[in-house]
Formats: sequence, C-alpha cells, structure tokens
Amino acid sequence: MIKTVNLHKKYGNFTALQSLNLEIGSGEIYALLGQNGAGKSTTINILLGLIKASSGDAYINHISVTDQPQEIKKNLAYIPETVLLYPNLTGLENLDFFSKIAGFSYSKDALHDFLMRTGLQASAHDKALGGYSKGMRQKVGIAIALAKDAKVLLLDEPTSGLDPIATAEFTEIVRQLGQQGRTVLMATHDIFNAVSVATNIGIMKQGQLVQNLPSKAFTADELQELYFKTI
Ligand SMILES: Nc1ncnc2c1ncn2[C@@H]1O[C@H](COP(=O)(O)OP(=O)(O)OP(=O)(O)O)[C@@H](O)[C@H]1O
Repeated sequence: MIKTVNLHKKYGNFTALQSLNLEIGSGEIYALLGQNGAGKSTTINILLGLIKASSGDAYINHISVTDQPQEIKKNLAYIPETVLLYPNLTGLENLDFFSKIAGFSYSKDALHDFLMRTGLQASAHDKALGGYSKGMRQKVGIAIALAKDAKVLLLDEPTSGLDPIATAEFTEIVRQLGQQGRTVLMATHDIFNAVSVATNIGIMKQGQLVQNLPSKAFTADELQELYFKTI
C-alpha cells in the first residue's frame, strides 16, 4: 500500500509538489501521467527516500518514509527507465548479487526460477548482462523485486524505449504483479499502456494531482482526450 498525505516539495521558491494525496491499495496498479516537470519523478524519489518532502508525509505499508527510511526499503523495489546492473555479470549473477544485498540467499535453481517467472528466456540467464536488450534488463529488475518479495513496486517510465513486443511482455508481468496482491505505482507517458494495465489513473499538472480515476472508465482514446483537456 502506498499513501501520501499532503505531500509538498519545494526547490527554493519553486513548488514541485503541492498537497499530493494518493492512496494505492494492494493489488492496484496506478499509472501516474503528466507532462515533463509535472512532479512524477519527485513523487517517486520521495517514496524512495532519495529526497525529503518539504512537508506532509508518505507511507509504504503504513510505514512513514520520513520516520523510517531504512525500514521501508525492505518492502520496496524500484525499476527505473534504465535498470542499473553490472554489465560484466550474467543476469543470474546480478540477481544473486542484488538478492544477497537485500538479505536473501537463494539456490541456483530458485534464481533461475525467478528469472523464468519474468519471461527471460533460459538461454540468456548465464550470458553477460552487457549484451541484454533494455527489455531483458528490465526483466532482471523485476526478478530482483520478486526475489526481495517486494510488496510495493515503483516504476519510472518502464516502457519508454521498449519495442511493442517487449512492451506487451512487460505489461503482462506488471499485470501479474497486481494479481499477486502487490502495489504498483508507474510514472509513464504511455497512455495506451496505462489504460491497458493500470487499475487506476492519475494525471498530474504542476505538482498537483488533477485527475484520479479508475482506468475501466476509459478507452485509450477517451483517456487521451481527457489528458489533453487536463494538462
Ligand atoms: N533538484 C531540483 N532542483 C530544482 N528543481 C527541480 C529539481 N528536481 C526537479 N525539479 C523541478 O521540479 C519539477 C518536477 O520535476 P519532476 O522530475 O518530478 O517531473 P516529472 O513529472 O517526473 O517530469 P518527466 O516526465 O520529465 O520525468 C520540474 O519543474 C523540475 O524542473
């Protein structure tokens, strides 16, 4: 579960976030849309504890980001636009390394199993990550989240730069994460993907959440129309 309560962020005199109140429950996939600079990454960075809110607070599974920044990391996984992993290690070795950092030690079979669950073909598991496509690196990122058993996932522009097949595969994995009862917050510019995978959609404008709607209410065309009217 993710909750933000009256979250404000100021950079000097500039207000990047204004009274942001979000609530995303277990099993929900929330797509956060908005123009460049609307405040999406600022929101994610506060949830990650990378930047401090100017006022208000955010909670991951009822734990305050402000009060217990270390504790929330246990429940949280972050998949950025470009997943940062070690290019000289294989996919499996990266998964093993990052699982151990998170405090989990798995057998080789279990590590292969996590990678298989993301759809990463078995022939790639023991190849150096430097040769992976962006979509394959993202699958390793998801496998790390599964290995950590992260209950909450933050995704920043996850489908940017992915080809249509990789986007469809990624969408399916995200859908499964929701079905497993995990909470997913996804900042995206991809309206069509948002409608297809998200349970709820938010549109941000100049640091404020100006729309907060169930995605079922829309076709992609209708959401696009609303987006253009809103921003
Ligand atoms: N460290 C900083 N110092 C000053 N201003 C900042 C800083 N970080 C972000 N901003 C400003 O805060 C606003 C919100 O930025 P943010 O990165 O959250 O937007 P975004 O919605 O994620 O945009 P994008 O879609 O381009 O990623 C922008 O106007 C940005 O210039």
